[in-house]
Amino acid sequence: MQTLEAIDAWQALWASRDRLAEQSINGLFDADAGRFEHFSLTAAGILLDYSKQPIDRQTRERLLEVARARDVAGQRDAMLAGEPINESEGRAVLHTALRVPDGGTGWAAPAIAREVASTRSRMAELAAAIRDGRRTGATGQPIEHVINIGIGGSDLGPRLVLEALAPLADGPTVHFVANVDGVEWQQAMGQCDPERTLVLVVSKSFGTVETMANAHEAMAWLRRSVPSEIVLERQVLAITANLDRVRELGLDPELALPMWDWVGGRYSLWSAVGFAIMLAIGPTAFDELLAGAHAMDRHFAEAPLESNMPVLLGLVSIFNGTLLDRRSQAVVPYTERLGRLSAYLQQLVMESNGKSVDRAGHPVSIPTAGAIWGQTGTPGQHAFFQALHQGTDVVPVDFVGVARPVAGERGDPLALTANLFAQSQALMQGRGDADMPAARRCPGNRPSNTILLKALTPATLGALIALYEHRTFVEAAVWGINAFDQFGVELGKVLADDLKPLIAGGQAAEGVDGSTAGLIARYRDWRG
Ligand SMILES: O=P(O)(O)OC[C@H]1O[C@](O)(CO)[C@@H](O)[C@@H]1O
Repeated sequence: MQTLEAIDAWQALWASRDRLAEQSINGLFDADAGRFEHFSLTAAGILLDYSKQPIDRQTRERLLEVARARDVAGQRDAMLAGEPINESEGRAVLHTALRVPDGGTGWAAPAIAREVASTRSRMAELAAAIRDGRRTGATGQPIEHVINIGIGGSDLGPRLVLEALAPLADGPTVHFVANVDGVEWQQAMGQCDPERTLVLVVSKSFGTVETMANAHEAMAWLRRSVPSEIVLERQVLAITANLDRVRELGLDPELALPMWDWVGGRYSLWSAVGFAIMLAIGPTAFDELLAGAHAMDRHFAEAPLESNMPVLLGLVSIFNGTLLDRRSQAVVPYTERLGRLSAYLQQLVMESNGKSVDRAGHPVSIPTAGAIWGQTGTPGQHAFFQALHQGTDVVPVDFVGVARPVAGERGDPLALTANLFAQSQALMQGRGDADMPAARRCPGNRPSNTILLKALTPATLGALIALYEHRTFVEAAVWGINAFDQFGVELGKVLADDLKPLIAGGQAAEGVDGSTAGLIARYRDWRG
């Protein structure tokens, strides 16, 4: 496969970087009356409008040529076929297999498909029994609360989905505990009757310090508050790929729900990691979530590159980030229901693609993932949008909107949508009458995508998340990096283990750098 730099189309794009940065987006609309049709597409209930990017047909063709030369389609097919594309860990990457409808074949080895199907039906049976009160807590009380203990991928996906689909929730109330500072745990404990609470300990590794500390707290709370010998058996459920550690924690591995090493944590909400979702909205709605993601998977697998939404979204992101050096991206959903989207995408994008060596271990020659951040609109408009409109950095924005309001929700959908469309328009058009004071002028020509969902349903939400997963994959495929390991997060964990006794102990913190030693001393002093 050609390196990026050796590809003619990339060289041509690189040589015209300055011109592309200056390319007038308004001018592109003037030159092409059908630009919206030519630079937008719909798949799985989602419209992507990328016409407000400084990309003309030639630039798009060059970007597609780069995708072809980097064999994005071949890399995608290798992932879907279960080849061990996570080479540094020798693992397949098969979150797409989790979303194949029951009975569907051809997307994963039969053994994997069987495991997925049997786990899904175990989850569905258990969730149904808990939801209708057949399966109770240890003292016979119905389960009314669920505490999901997990962090990173074992937290963000279920949280995002449950916040988004809260109007559909008709099962137990779900509380999330991720941090080890005790705040979320105290809040959850304060709202839950222990005899009516199920604790989910969700951790692929079952070794994550925060999760294990919170699990110990929860188990101690249940033991002291529920007068039953079988409280842990009935009210604590482990969800993990590491059954040995379940036993070490004092739980029965036979009762645990499995996940597998071929599912990355940040890609795992579709597995038993999403059990809290299923408990809250029911197995049928959970299946709809999977079906929406699968619809996007099929589109990604089958649509030609030039009309393939994740491919185009990935190429637009590379165009902005790698080519034009616009490395910070904002994502602004116009509904509070998607308020968790930017936090979710931070893990998905930055943990996957925040890499500086390629698959062969050589330093990359181009910038990979920058920062992705955001907040909901309209509140974000009254916070950081000033910088988007007039700041010195050009920040590409993904606007995410929903056409049909959620049934029963009040508010002013027209005002919301008018703001959504007006912001991308303002970023593009700018404002600059010659007699206007400079402080009031907006330079305009600032790029954005608009992603419009027909409605916020389990299916469109599943499709939206899958869209961003595959966009992340496309970028990694073009850059030649492995999106599925995350060794960078390990060093801090190791150092934290080393520092704990130094912070706790009375002895001088020797063998650490001056700053850390100073911080430890001041911390001890102030802590008293
Ligand atoms: O599910 P686990 O093993 O507890 O890991 C939690 C999270 O920790 C990380 O390893 C690093 O932050 C993530 O990749 C993962 O989602």
